[in-house]
Amino acid sequence: MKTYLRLLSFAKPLGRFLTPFVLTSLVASVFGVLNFTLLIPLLSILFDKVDTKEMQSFLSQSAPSLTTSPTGFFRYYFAHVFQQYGKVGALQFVCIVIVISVLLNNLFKYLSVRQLESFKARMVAKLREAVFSRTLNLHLGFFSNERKGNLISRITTDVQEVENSIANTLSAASKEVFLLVGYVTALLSISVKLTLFAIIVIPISGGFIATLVRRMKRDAQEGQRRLSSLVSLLDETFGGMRVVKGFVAEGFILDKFRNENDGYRNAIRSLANRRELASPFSEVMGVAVVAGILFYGGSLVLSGQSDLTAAEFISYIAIFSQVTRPAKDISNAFSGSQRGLTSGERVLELIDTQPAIQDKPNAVTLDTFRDRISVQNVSFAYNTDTPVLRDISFDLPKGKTIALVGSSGGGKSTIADLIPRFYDPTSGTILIDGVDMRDCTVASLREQMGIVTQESILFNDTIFNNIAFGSTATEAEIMDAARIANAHTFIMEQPDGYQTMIGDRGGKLSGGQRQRISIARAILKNPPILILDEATSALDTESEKLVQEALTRLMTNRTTLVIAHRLSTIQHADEILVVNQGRIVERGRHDELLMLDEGFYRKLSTMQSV
Ligand SMILES: Nc1ncnc2c1ncn2[C@@H]1O[C@H](COP(=O)(O)OP(=O)(O)OP(=O)(O)O)[C@@H](O)[C@H]1O
Repeated sequence: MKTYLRLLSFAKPLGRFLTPFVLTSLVASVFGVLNFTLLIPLLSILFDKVDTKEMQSFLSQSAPSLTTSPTGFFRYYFAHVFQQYGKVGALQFVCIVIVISVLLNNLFKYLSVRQLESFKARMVAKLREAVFSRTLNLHLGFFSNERKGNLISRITTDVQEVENSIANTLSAASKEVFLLVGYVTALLSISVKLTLFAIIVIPISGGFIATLVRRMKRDAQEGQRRLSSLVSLLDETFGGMRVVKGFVAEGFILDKFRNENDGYRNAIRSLANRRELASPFSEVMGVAVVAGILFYGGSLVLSGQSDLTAAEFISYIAIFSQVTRPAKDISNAFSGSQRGLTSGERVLELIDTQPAIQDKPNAVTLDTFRDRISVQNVSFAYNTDTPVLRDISFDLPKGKTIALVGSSGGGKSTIADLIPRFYDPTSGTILIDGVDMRDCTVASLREQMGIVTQESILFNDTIFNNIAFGSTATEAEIMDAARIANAHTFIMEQPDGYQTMIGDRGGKLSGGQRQRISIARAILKNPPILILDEATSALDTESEKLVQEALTRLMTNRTTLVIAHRLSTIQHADEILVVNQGRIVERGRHDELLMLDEGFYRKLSTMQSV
C-alpha cells in the first residue's frame, strides 16, 4: 500500500486528476447499477401479475427524488406511465430508460477513462524523470558497483511495468469498486439478511489468493532481475561488438544470453501460470457463493420465512451474479499488480539512494581558483578495507603541471578522481585555496575543472552539440575551440560539417578525432584546472601528433594534473609523481628522476627508450 501511494504521489497534484475521475466513475456506476436494479422488477410487474397495491402506493406518493432513490424515482414514473398508457406503453418506457441509462453509463465511463489516462501518463512521466534525475546525481562509485543494464532497465522497463500494471490496476480496481459499492447497496436495499450471509462467505477465498500473490511477487522479482541481466548483456555485447567478432566469441555470448533468457522465461511462465490460476479460482468461488445464496435465500422464500417476493428474490440473484464480475476484476487486478509493484519498488529504491558525495548544508561556492590544490596525507579504499592509496601528499600550484606516472593499477586514476570529488578520501584532506573540498559545493568545485579522459565521452548528436555540451556558446566560439583542438579541418570535411551526426558514442569518427572533439569541449569550457588522462598510446603517429599538439595548447596557462602513459610527453612537467602500489615512491622533475640509480622512473624510461 505504501509503495502504491508513493507511486501515485508522482502525479501530484492528485486532486486535479482524481476528483473528476472519482465523480465520473461514480456517475457511470450509478447508471450501470440502475439497469440491473430496474429491469427485473419492472418486467416482472409487466409480464407476471400486476401488483396494483404497489402501483397505488407509488402513485399516492409525491414524486421521489433521483438522488434519494433512483429506483423509487423510476418506479414512480413507471406506475404513472402504466396507468396512462397501459402495458405496452410501460414496456416502451422501460426500454427507453434502459437505453438512456446504458448510454449515460458508457459516456461517463469514457470520461472517467480519459481522466485516468492523463493521470497515468503524468505519473509515469514524472516517475521516469525522477528516477533519471536521481541517477544523474548519484556519486561515481555507485556506477562502478551497479550494472549499467540494471539501471537502464529500472528507468525503462520497470517504469513501463508500473504503467502497465499498477496504473491499469488502479483503473480497473477504482472503476469496479464503485460498481461493487453500487451493487452491494442495491443488494442491501433488497435484503440485509442475505447480503450479510454473502459477506461472510466471500472472504473464504481470500487466504488462497494471498498465498498466490506472495508467490507471484517472488516470480516477478526474479523476472525483473533476469531482465536486467539481459539488458546488461545486450549493452556490453553491442558496445564491444568488434571484440566479440575478433575473438569469435558469438557462441560464448549466445550461451550467456540463453542462460539469462531461459531464466527470464521460467520466471515469467511461473508468474503467468499463477496469475491464470487466480482467475478461474475466483470465478469458481464466485459461482459457489451465488449457488449458496440461491439455496439459502431460495429456501427462505419457498418456506415463507422471508418477506421477499419472488420478483425481489430473482432480482437479488440477478444483481448478485453481477457482483462477482467487479469482485473478480478487483481480485485479478490486485494479483496482476504484483509485477508492477515489484518494479515500482525497484524504481523507488533507486530514487531513495542517497549520493555519497553531496553539498554540506553551509557549503561555500568557489568563484575562482586562485592559488593551489593541496593533497594532504590522503588514503583511499574503494569498497573494501584494503587501501588503494596510502598517505598521498602533493601540491598543485596554480599554473603548474603535475604528472602522475607509474605501473598499471598503481592508483593514478584514483588520485585524479579525488580532485573533482568523484570520491572523497577515506582519510586525509584535499584543500583548494585553503578550503577543504568537502566544504565547497560540488558544482562550483567542478566548474573550475576540465576533464579529458582516455575514453572520449561523446553522444549520438551533432559535432556542434558534442563540443557545446550544454553550454550556450556561439558558432564562432565553437569553431575557435575546434581550431585550437586541431579538429576544425576534419570537421569541415564531414558531410554536414559541424551538424554531422557522429553516431552512438561517436562511433562514426576515428579514435583521434573523438579525442580532439573532447579536447575542443574542454577548451570551450576554459577551466582554470585541467585533469588529463593522456591516451596517446592507442593512436597512430600522425593522429597522436595532432592530439598531442591540441593537448599542449589546452594545457597552456592552466593548472594541470596529467596521468601520463608516455614519459616523452611530460618531460617539461613541473613535478612528476611516480605512483606504485598506492604510494608516491619518487617525485621530482624529469631530469632529476632520471638521475636516480635503480629508480622506478628510470626503469620506466628505459622500457620506453626515452
Ligand atoms: N571502482 C573501483 N572499485 C574497486 N576497485 C577499483 C576501482 N577502480 C580501480 N580500482 C582498483 O584500484 C587500484 C588502482 O586503480 P587505478 O585505476 O587508480 O590505477 P591506475 O594507476 O590508474 O592504472 P592504469 O594505469 O592501468 O589506468 C587497482 O587495484 C584497481 O583494481
